[in-house]
Amino acid sequence: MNSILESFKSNPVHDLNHIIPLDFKTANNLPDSHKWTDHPIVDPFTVGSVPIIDLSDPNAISLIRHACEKWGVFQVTNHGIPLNLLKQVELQTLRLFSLPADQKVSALRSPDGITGYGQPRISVFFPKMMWSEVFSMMGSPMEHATKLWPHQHDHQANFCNIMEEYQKEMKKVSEKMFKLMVESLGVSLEEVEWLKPTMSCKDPQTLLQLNSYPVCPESDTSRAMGFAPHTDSSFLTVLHQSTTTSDLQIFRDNIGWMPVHPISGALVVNVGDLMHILSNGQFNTVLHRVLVNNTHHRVSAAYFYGPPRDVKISPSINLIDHDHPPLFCPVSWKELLDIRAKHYNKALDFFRNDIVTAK
Ligand SMILES: C=C1C[C@]23C[C@H]1CC[C@H]2[C@@]12CCC[C@@](C)(C(=O)O1)[C@H]2[C@@H]3C(=O)O
Ligand SMILES: O=C(O)CCC(=O)C(=O)O
Ligand SMILES: [Fe+2]
Repeated sequence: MNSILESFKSNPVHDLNHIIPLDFKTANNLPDSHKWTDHPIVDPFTVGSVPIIDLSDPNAISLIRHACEKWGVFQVTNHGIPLNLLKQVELQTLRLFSLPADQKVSALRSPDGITGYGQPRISVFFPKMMWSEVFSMMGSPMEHATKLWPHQHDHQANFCNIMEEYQKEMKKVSEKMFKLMVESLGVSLEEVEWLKPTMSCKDPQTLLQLNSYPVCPESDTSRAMGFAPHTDSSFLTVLHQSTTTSDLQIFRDNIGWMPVHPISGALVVNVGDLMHILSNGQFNTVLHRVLVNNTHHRVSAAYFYGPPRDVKISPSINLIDHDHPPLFCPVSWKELLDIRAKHYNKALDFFRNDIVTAK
């Protein structure tokens, strides 16, 4: 069993209300259960924008380093993923989430499971529900596809083929981005044990999650939340967002929330908690959230890329000296997820060497 699944097994979601999404098709107003009260308003005057990096640029490595340090997020172009595949993924995602509610619920994620249809996992940490639904996959989604389209073998096969192809491509870009990030820190790839060919049995652990934000019936959309603020726990996350609206936002210290405007064909790369640890705090794990709108059904596909099972991540030895002591102790993805399941966005503090926290 992989360690992400293991962590989910030991931290089940007890309340089905936090798994089954609202039937968005029949909702003609924003129910109280989905009305957020303390929802900070966006400052429309923030300046600057998320860096856009052309991977064929000879300076790509130093641009990546700067983006990871200052932003914790960037958009990449010339990443090698065929545009047509991105379009197909988007179409299949829209098709899936446009199914009747009961059909989607037949592929529901189990309380201690990781794959299938449901609300975002972080739902349990908030008193209000999010205006979104997700579908998660690890490898072939066939088991769920047969439930989603019980009588349409063509749909099952199409969906699975496209999602499997996408996971293969995402694995390649993620690995490329991971290597570029590590190199940009001045860390030799030799140092990353599990990347060595002799360790090829040690595969990175990954998850593909399709996200859907249906059109919100309330005109004051600031009362709803698409995806509540969080950081990703992975090394990095590669995100494809539909170009309809700019609802994804990142938080910047001393500035506030800023939009990540979609660029056709570009992919968004988020730095996650484990990369923050590996870089000894040099790279910023980016806090992000998603708002909703009342004109377009927005979809996205997030690919979480993390270390193999049982591999402990610690600040790279190359980044540590007398003046730069290790900020974190070694931690596996499972250990981080276990603490996140209880302490959410405070989890990183539990692994900091300079903060003593009661565990
Ligand atoms: C591979 C991953 C990454 C997970 C945990 C596990 C499976 C589900 C992923 C997400 C997806 C949505 C945001 C997040 C914050 C969430 O709650 O579930 C992610 C989380 C994390 O980054 O920790
Ligand atoms: O939909 C998006 O743009 C972001 C989703 C997200 O943050 C996630 O899946 O972790
Ligand atoms: Fe995220």
